[in-house]
Amino acid sequence: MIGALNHVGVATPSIADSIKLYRDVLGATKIGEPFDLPAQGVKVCFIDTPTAQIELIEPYDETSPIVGFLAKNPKGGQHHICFEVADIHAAVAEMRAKGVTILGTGEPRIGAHGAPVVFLHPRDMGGVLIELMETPKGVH
Ligand SMILES: CC[C@H](C(=O)O)C(=O)SCCNC(=O)CCNC(=O)[C@H](O)C(C)(C)COP(=O)(O)OP(=O)(O)OC[C@H]1O[C@@H](n2cnc3c(N)ncnc32)[C@H](O)[C@@H]1OP(=O)(O)O
Ligand SMILES: [Co+2]
Repeated sequence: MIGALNHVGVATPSIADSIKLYRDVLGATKIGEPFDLPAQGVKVCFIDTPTAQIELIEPYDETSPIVGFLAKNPKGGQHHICFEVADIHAAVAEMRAKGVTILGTGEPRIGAHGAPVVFLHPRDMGGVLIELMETPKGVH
């Protein structure tokens, strides 16, 4: 079911500071413009690598779903990993049939790439927050 690793989500208290780290220390060259995603409670900035992206995420406001994570990890940290799937609804049905908890309402929502996503509960995923994202049409 899972396809390409699309991105690694990295929570940070400051996208601006994280951009300096990835650009000036790690030499990243393809750094997107940060943008707000209030519907998902985050500010986002994608950093491209040859095979996948780093998704820097900062709380949009105090109701952000990553506020709890940053309270436990004030300097930020690796937050989730996102795999692509061909059909998000089929993936949700398969996960539910296997007893995996889909977070939130359980229904796909539009994510930072403009494609539908769901999140699988870490307790069912070996302690890793997994995001599934439907491969945008016309890609690969
Ligand atoms: C969608 C836009 C964008 C995109 O790519 O398109 C993004 O990826 S935005 C990413 C931010 N959005 C989300 O993460 C949505 C899904 N996340 C959630 O619903 C919450 O963050 C949740 C439920 C995973 C955790 O919420 P919270 O931290 O408030 O609750 P707890 O502290 O009670 O945590 C419960 C339990 O889960 C463990 N946990 C929390 N976060 C993580 C994590 N990132 N990785 C692994 N485990 C995590 C936490 O330690 C608790 O474990 P327990 O054993 O019960 O103590
Ligand atoms: Co993500």
